[in-house]
Amino acid sequence: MNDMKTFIQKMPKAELHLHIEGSLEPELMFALARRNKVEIPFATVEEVRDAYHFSNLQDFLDIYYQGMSVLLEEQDFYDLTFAYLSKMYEQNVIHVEIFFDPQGHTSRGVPFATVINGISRALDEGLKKYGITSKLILCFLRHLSEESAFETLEQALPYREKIIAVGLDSSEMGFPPAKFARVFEKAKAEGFLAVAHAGEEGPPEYVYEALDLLKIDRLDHGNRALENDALVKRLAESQIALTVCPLSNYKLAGVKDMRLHPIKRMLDLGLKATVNSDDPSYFGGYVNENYEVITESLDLTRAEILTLARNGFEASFCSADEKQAMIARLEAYGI
Ligand SMILES: Nc1ncnc2[nH]cnc12
Ligand SMILES: [Zn+2]
Repeated sequence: MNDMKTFIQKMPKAELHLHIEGSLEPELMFALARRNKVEIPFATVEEVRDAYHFSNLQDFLDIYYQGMSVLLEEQDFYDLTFAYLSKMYEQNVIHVEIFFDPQGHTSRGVPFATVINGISRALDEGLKKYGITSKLILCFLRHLSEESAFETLEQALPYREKIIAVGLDSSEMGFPPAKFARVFEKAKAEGFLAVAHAGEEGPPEYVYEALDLLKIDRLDHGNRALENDALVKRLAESQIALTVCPLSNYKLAGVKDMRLHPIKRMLDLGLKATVNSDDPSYFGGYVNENYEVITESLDLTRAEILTLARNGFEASFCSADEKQAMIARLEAYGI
C-alpha cells in the first residue's frame, strides 16, 4: 500500500465536490472564535473533534451550520479558503471547483459581498502562489424556501463572472429538487451551469428530478442511482459525471463498510465517477485520503486510480483546452 500511497500523493488531481465551509478545521474555528469574540460550545480542539460523530446527514449539518458561525469578516473567508488551497497544494491537487453556502451566512447578517470577496481573493492568491486553478459554485440550501433561493440568485448576479454554476445542498430527504425547478431555470437562463446533490440519502426519483427539472450538468453524490437500472443506463450513456465522496459516505453512514463502497461498481458500470472530499475537516480526510481509503478497501489498480483522476479533469467546468492540458499532465505522470 505504501507505494500506492505515494502514487496517489504525487498524481495530479482535481477536486469537484468541496464545501468550503466544510474545510474549517477546529484550530481555525477556535482562532476565528477568539478573533471575532464568538462563543462556541467547545473548550478545546479535542472536544470539537470528539463531537464529529454522525449517524446521518442531518446530524452532521447541525454541527456544520453551528461551526460556520465563527465566519464573519471578509478576512475570515479568505483565511478559510487559503488554508484549504495550501492543503491542496501539498496534495498535488491542481484544479478545484468549490461550493459555498451564502444563505448560511446572509441568514446571520453577513453580507453576500463579504463572503464572495473573501473567497475569491483567496482563489486569486491560490492561482498566483500555487498555480491552482479554480471555479466557484453557489449552492442553494434546500431546506430553505424557493423565495430565499431566488433572493440569493439576485444577490449573485453582480458577481456572475466569479461564479460558474449553481448547486443544491443541505438536508435531502423531504426536499426534492422539484422545489427549485424555477430557480434553476432562471439561473440557467442567466448563463450559470447547474449541479445538485441527489441520491446521497434521497431516492433515485430525486436524481431523475435533478436531471429532468434542474437540467444539471453534473451530479453530486448519486450513490442511490445504483438502485435503478434504467437510471444507471441513462447516466452511463450521457456520461454525466458523479462527484463521489467516499469518506463522507462512510461518516454519514450511507456506506457501513468501506469494502462495500460503490465507486468501483460505478466504474464497472461505465459511470463517470470522480473522487472528492465533501467536508474534509468533518469527515477526516482530504482528496488523497479519499483516494487511499477506496484503493485499500476495494483493491483498486493503478489504471482505475488514473481513470478516476482523468474523470475529475474531464468532468470539470474548464474549457476543452484547459482540460486537455490537465489530462496531458496526468498522462505524463501515469506512463
Ligand atoms: N454532504 C452534504 N450533503 C448535503 N449538504 C451538504 N452541505 C455540506 N455538506 C453536505
Ligand atoms: Zn456535498
